[in-house]
Amino acid sequence: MTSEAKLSKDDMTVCFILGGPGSGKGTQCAKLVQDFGFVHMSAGDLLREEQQRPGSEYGELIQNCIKEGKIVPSEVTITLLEKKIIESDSNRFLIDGFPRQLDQALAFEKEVVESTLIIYLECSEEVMLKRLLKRGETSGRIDDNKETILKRFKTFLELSYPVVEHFRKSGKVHTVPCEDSVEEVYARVKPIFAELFKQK
Ligand SMILES: Nc1ncnc2c1ncn2[C@@H]1O[C@H](COP(=O)(O)OP(=O)(O)OP(=O)(O)O)[C@@H](O)[C@H]1O
Ligand SMILES: O=c1ccn([C@@H]2O[C@H](COP(=O)(O)O)[C@@H](O)[C@H]2O)c(=O)[nH]1
Ligand SMILES: [Mg+2]
Repeated sequence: MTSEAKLSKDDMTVCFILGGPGSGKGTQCAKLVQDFGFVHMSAGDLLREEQQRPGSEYGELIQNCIKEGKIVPSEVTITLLEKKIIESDSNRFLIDGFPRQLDQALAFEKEVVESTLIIYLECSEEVMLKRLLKRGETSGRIDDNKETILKRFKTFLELSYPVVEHFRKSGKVHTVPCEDSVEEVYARVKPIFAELFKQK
């Protein structure tokens, strides 16, 4: 899976929205899209789409990784993200739930584009578990069950949180406590964007 088109990195803005499973990444991104006109890409959603695409050579691999709370090999996810960016007319992207692992962060920033801003949604496992179990009542996601959720927490702590730590050195990370209501969390997130980007 390789992408032949070339990306122009001029004027391109990429923000990473990071946080544990169920911290509210997708929810906050939806609000940012409304206010700031970014294109939102959830790496997890792109992988689920690819998994369901008839004829995908990665379908089974992706399904197994998601079910086990493991990380899909970087080249698969980066190719999907890059393709979406190339296909889009926009030059402002919110990438949610990626990079998940240090090698992904380094590869994406080298091969695709450097991030401008990183939001880290900070949440306890207790709150995330509650939210995900509730979401699992209707989401149909194969990973919204207690057994997989606990595996996802372990992967997050061991592999994904170090990405946040890595980016902290760059000064681009804004840590946002996110155990309050959606609106209260957004009241913390919005000013960070408002300072850097014009509203729609
Ligand atoms: N601040 C909040 N307070 C209460 N519930 C919330 C809050 N933010 C999100 N939720 C709910 O918690 C669940 C998880 O939120 P969301 O899907 O946005 O998280 P996520 O970080 O994208 O999760 P995942 O990593 O599993 O994709 C959803 O059902 C959402 O409605
Ligand atoms: O960059 C990524 C993003 C996601 N995954 C896999 O997908 C699931 C679900 O991701 P969500 O962000 O919670 O929707 C995740 O547990 C991983 O298995 C990935 O491998 N790489
Ligand atoms: Mg999500």
